[in-house]
Amino acid sequence: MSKQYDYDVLYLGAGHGTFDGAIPLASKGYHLGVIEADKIGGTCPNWGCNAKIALDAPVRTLHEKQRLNGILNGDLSIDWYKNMQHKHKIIDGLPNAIEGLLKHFKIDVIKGRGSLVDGHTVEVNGKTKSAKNIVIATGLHSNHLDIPGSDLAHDSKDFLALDHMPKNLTIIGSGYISIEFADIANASGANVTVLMHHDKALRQFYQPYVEKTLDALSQRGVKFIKNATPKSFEKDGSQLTVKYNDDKVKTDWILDATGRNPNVKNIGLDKVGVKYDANGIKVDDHLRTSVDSIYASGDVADTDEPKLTPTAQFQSKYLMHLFSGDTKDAIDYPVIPTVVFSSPRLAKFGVSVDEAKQKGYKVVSKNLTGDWYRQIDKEQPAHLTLIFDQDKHLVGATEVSDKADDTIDSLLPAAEYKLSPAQVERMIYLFPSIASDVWANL
Ligand SMILES: Cc1cc2nc3c(=O)[nH]c(=O)nc-3n(C[C@H](O)[C@H](O)[C@H](O)COP(=O)(O)OP(=O)(O)OC[C@H]3O[C@@H](n4cnc5c(N)ncnc54)[C@H](O)[C@@H]3O)c2cc1C
Ligand SMILES: NC(=O)c1ccc[n+]([C@@H]2O[C@H](COP(=O)([O-])OP(=O)(O)OC[C@H]3O[C@@H](n4cnc5c(N)ncnc54)[C@H](O)[C@@H]3O)[C@@H](O)[C@H]2O)c1
Repeated sequence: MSKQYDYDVLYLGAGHGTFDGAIPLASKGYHLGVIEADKIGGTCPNWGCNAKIALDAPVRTLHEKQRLNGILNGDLSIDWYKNMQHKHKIIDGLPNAIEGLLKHFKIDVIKGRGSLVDGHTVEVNGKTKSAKNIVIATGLHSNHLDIPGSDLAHDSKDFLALDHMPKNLTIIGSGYISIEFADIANASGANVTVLMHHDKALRQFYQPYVEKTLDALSQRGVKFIKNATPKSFEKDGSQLTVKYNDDKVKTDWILDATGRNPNVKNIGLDKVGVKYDANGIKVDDHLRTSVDSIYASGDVADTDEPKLTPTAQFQSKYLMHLFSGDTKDAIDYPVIPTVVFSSPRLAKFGVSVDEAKQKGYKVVSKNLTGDWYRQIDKEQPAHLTLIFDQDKHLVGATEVSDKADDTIDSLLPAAEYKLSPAQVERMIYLFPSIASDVWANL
């Protein structure tokens, strides 16, 4: 370790942008500190991916039961309170587990809000800590609409801690959080209204497939109102009103799901000259900020990659390799998939259908509902689009179906390693299985 500083590397934030790389870096003998203002583990385990997918498990089962109605008999319903208790049981221990792991590798865990003092120094709890390099991995926070009554609205953290599902729930926005939570709330018995800012939802996904997900949600009772600009939230007793355009909707609970903004305020960026804007902290292709000794990782870094856990993990591991001298190369991202955990799920990676058309790539679209394997549990809808370059390599895929997360995941090696048709043919999968089913399309 450098004698000049307290640490080799000091991390601000203890989410995936930090710990996936910090742990292997510490195991190589580097002396590290991690400063966390809230729960160790950050958004994903506590208020994001893990918490959400725990609540989604019975939703998935309920939808499967609905598809198999008549074969499977009896009524199923979700007990929200028990579902939430179950979530607490499996999620609440994660911060301690991750902290235990950090400490096991002799990483100093400092609880408090850190702020940069200079290129090598952070102030936390009135003390200063120094490091050869600093990594800012402070993540994002929920956007709060700047309209009258905005305090009456809740964010995704509140939803993921709801003890009782409200009877009527109104969601503002139609991105990832809106569509996933609309699905969970609807399956759990709420009347859900989604106010879409435009006439399209999930605009980064293939729109014909997004429409299929929205159709499924509409058929189950979710109400979508297009081109709705929220004007105010008002309260009369326990009744809330969302005013939008020249109309209004009465509701019991409002979820503001209008996006997430980088945590760049009050961490000393201006003081030390780290450049940032509304998209996050500016970094070069080595994740280095405008100050040489300071790097940024995870959601707070302004990169072209999707702001997801796998991106944060990859970046923090890249920094581990950079700091330990394993590499001097620029970060080279693999194919990063993404999924909306609705029912049906929407998943994709790589080249989009629009890009494929511009590049003259081959686009193959399939209605999978006729596949015998999809008929087993009456999957409806189930559509897959595959994109191949001129050399017949798979370069993009998108699917809408209840199994889309698994199918898209299983296709990743074909795209990442540019498998040739002959190599694809050598791949053997368990039969019958969803991987075997989807690879038969290559
Ligand atoms: C509701 C929801 C669902 C999601 N679902 C998925 C999903 O299914 N799949 C997926 O891939 N991604 C999902 N995401 C995104 C995923 O959670 C993030 O991409 C991931 O958590 C980013 O990790 P990070 O370390 O960059 O930031 P974070 O996990 O947000 O960690 C940042 C940490 O920094 C701390 N911090 C901030 N300021 C300071 C300071 N000054 N001093 C000390 N600490 C500070 C914060 O308290 C926080 O703990 C979801 C996000 C949300 C909100
Ligand atoms: N499955 C996953 O991987 C997953 C799930 C949830 C969240 N996330 C992450 O969290 C991020 C945030 O999710 P999100 O759903 O909040 O954001 P988002 O960017 O996906 O969607 C924001 C929505 O709010 C709308 N909106 C923006 N400004 C508005 C305004 N003034 N009035 C009304 N509507 C407005 C947008 O049109 C959009 O529909 C995602 O981008 C993603 O990185 C990922």
